[in-house]
Amino acid sequence: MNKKVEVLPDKNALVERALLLILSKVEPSIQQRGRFTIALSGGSTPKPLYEALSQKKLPWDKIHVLWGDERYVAPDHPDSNQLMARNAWLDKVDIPAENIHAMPTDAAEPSQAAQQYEQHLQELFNSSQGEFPAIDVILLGMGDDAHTASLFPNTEALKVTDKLITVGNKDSSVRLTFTYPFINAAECVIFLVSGENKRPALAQVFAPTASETIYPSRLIQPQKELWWLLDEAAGAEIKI
Ligand SMILES: O=C1O[C@H](COP(=O)(O)O)[C@@H](O)[C@H](O)[C@H]1O
Repeated sequence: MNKKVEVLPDKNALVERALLLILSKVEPSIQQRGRFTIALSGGSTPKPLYEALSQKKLPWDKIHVLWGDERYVAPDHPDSNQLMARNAWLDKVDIPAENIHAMPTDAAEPSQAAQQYEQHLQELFNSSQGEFPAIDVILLGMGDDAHTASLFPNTEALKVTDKLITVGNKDSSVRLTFTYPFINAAECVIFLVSGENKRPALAQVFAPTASETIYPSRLIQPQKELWWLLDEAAGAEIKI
């Protein structure tokens, strides 16, 4: 694994760095595989990044957008990760509707929706059950409890290693999430972490040893490229 950690002066610099990094992956991916696939994170941190992407002239017909996790709510619910990305970015560019691969949230049971999205991804990547296709870029955030995507501490989702998608739980609210082996199969994983409240969790995630069950972001060990982009508020105590 090629792991790089950068501490940027502030959130604007963090967003600018993430933008450059993503843009640097678009053309090579299209040249090698005919398209660029990117999985989005939710939460508050990536919104300005999505706004910045909405201003770029990109080959939108060759860009496919997925989500690494989603709250199990309707697509127009204020908590929807899809809604945030559509408002900030996707509704402002000329991306074909069929290139937007939102997680379904309308099945009677969330586990059915997880299975539907898994099948959809198998078709998209022409992969079979048990294979972990490589998304070009997976964006991740990290909560102050060290969760990433919707892989929360001490939850069953952390034990799922034979699927791409599973159900994640945050207290009583239900979500869908990529599993950690699927994330680890990506060509490139980029964490964006901002804010002083993330320092204690980051210290545990970067510690030589700590529990992966309590600090799920430790499970993210991609085979290829891993970037931790931190702003100074989050990363001030991290030794690079
Ligand atoms: O709940 C979520 O939170 C994490 C971190 O969000 P942030 O607001 O601290 O940036 C995010 O990565 C995840 O996608 C989201 O569902």
